Amino acid sequence: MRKVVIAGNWKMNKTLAEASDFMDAVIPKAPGGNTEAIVCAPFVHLPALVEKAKGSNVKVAAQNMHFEESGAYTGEVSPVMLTDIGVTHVVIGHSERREYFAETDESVNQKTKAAFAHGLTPIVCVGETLEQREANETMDVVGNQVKKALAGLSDEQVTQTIVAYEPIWAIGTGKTASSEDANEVCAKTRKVIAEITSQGIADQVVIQYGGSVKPANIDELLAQSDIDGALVGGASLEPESFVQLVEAGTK
Ligand SMILES: O=C[C@H](O)COP(=O)(O)O
Repeated sequence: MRKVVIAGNWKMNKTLAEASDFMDAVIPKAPGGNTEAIVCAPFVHLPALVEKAKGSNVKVAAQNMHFEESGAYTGEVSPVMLTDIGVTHVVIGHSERREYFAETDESVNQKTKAAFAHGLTPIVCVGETLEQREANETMDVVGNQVKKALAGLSDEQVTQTIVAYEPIWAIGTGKTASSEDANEVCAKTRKVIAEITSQGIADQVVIQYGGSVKPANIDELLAQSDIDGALVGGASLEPESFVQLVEAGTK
């Protein structure tokens, strides 16, 4: 049975005090078991959050990383630095990185491989624009992103990869994809993974949905056959809301 992974992506939000207060409120209520709670925070907060999360059911993720171990890459953070401070997961290829910071399918693949090389679990983001959806290109786009992101990984690494389907037109807009539409893309994404590995491997992959997920709609999304969790932005910023999202994964 696949675990349920609820990840809160804070994006560029919170002071250190707010981040610490968030963890103090969430950690006592994180259920554990088959539901995994992940906080994806800005780099500056990661050491403090990792310290707070020690011994708890909450994992800490970075929101990006470089694929090189070190070098002349001003402003970047390497996988070595993340594992050195105890980070366990890393979001790769978020649509905002693709849009604003020239992230490509090729760099997503390099970063995904580098994550595994350093013992980090990647949360690989894929998703289409509204124009691509309206042109019926969703699965061409998402399928291509998935294939390129996972290229060169071992079967074991594929099973460990978390894929986050985030239709770009649903991010931060309040327009959540219908659970049926979201599940259709997640199911077809699993089919693509089966084509490049095997059905047995694909059936183990955690596929999240992201895009205006909130406590009011997460139950319906998690009830779908091929949605194994959520990557949540706005609704993950408040502790009470994030706890409700994680608790939905235990139902
Ligand atoms: O990483 C999270 C996604 O971008 C979704 O953000 P949102 O929940 O604010 O729509």
